[in-house]
Amino acid sequence: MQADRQPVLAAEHISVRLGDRNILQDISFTVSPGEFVGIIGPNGAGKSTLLRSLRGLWPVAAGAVKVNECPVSSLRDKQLARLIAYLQQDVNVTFGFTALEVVLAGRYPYLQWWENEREEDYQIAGKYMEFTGVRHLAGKPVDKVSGGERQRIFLAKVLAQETPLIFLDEPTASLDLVYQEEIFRHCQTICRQGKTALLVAHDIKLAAKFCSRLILLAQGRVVADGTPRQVVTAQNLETAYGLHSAVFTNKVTGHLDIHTYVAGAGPCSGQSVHIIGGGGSAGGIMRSLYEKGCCLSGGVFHQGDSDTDAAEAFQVDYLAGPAFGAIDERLAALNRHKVACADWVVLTNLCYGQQNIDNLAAAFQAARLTVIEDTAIDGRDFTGGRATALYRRLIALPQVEVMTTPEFLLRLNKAGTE
Ligand SMILES: Nc1ncnc2c1ncn2[C@@H]1O[C@H](COP(=O)(O)OP(=O)(O)OP(=O)(O)O)[C@@H](O)[C@H]1O
Repeated sequence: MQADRQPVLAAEHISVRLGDRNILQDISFTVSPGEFVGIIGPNGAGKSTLLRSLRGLWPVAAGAVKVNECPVSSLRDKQLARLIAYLQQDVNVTFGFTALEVVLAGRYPYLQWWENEREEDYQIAGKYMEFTGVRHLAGKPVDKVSGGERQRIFLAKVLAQETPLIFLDEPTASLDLVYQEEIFRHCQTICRQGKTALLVAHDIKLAAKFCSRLILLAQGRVVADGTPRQVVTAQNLETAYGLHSAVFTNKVTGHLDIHTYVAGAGPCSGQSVHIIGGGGSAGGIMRSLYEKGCCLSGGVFHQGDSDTDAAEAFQVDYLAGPAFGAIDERLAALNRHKVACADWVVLTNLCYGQQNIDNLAAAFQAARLTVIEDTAIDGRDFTGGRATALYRRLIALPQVEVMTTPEFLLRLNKAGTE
């Protein structure tokens, strides 16, 4: 990602070796002030090693790390502690220390070893304890608070260090959803106020929701670096995690969502299937066929229909007519063409009105047709009997088989698509 402003942090072709292994290889990126960067990737990808190296705790075998253009290797410990606050993965909770004492420890870069904390340090500690909602715990020993409270105390400590850069290594591990979101939200807030945060996370959806940028690592290399939508793609997740997924925008939340599945084949590697559906009747069928690696087309759906959302999630090349509008001649011709070209056509358990009856007529073009019948046709016919008559003619054809959705899914799982 290109920095608009002078980068606060730069990794320049860094490589890290531990023992005889290359843990990080040729990693380069810059981070600008105000960015909230999520570092994601599978176990062992090198995320923690990257943070440690950026903080100057692991020496780099090649390349350089710079903060405000100054090599980290040339900075003394206290200078670095005024630039980067770092919350490590497994913080050892020292028994007996109160929450306030832990947060005050964040002020050490500003004190000489003989100095006690000043009034100003108490005010700063109090301010960040207020911000992370733990001020009421000031006098409580940290080994006697909940996991979520402890993480917020340590976040306050990191903030009390008042550094331009903040590194957090899995700060949300073992927290419930409320606390996880809180930590992300606090980080988002401080970055909007001008700080820069790098946070290692395993929850990709949360990271995508809150971070302004994601860096995806796998096997010690950067697989992708950019906005959450650029980084969280089915292709990148497969490269990094070896995972089959569909990535889509959840229409209810507006956020990225990920559907994962186990599959023998990648998307679009199997036979071509055209799904005639609408009114939400095709979503589950599309998902199942997508997971089997079929190359999917669909239609004619109507705009605003949930089948169009499913089609987008599962990369279906679909036709959509206007909401509540009739299928016009152009769409009807396109639909018939797709039906005729597909290896296999599935007609879902949809309702028929005057506006979509052409979907039923188009099914006659199929060389091989599966008709899903979960409910009787007369209950789905809003054309005054026309659809029922057509449907009965259709299912009498030799190339047509009729089954329920559960039967269809069972068949698909047993036999694959061949
Ligand atoms: N001290 C060490 N000595 C040798 N190898 C190490 C050391 N620490 C980590 N490694 C190895 O380096 C690789 C990267 O580890 P790292 O902890 O950075 O991965 P990670 O992406 O943070 O993993 P996780 O998600 O499991 O926390 C792993 O293969 C790990 O076994």
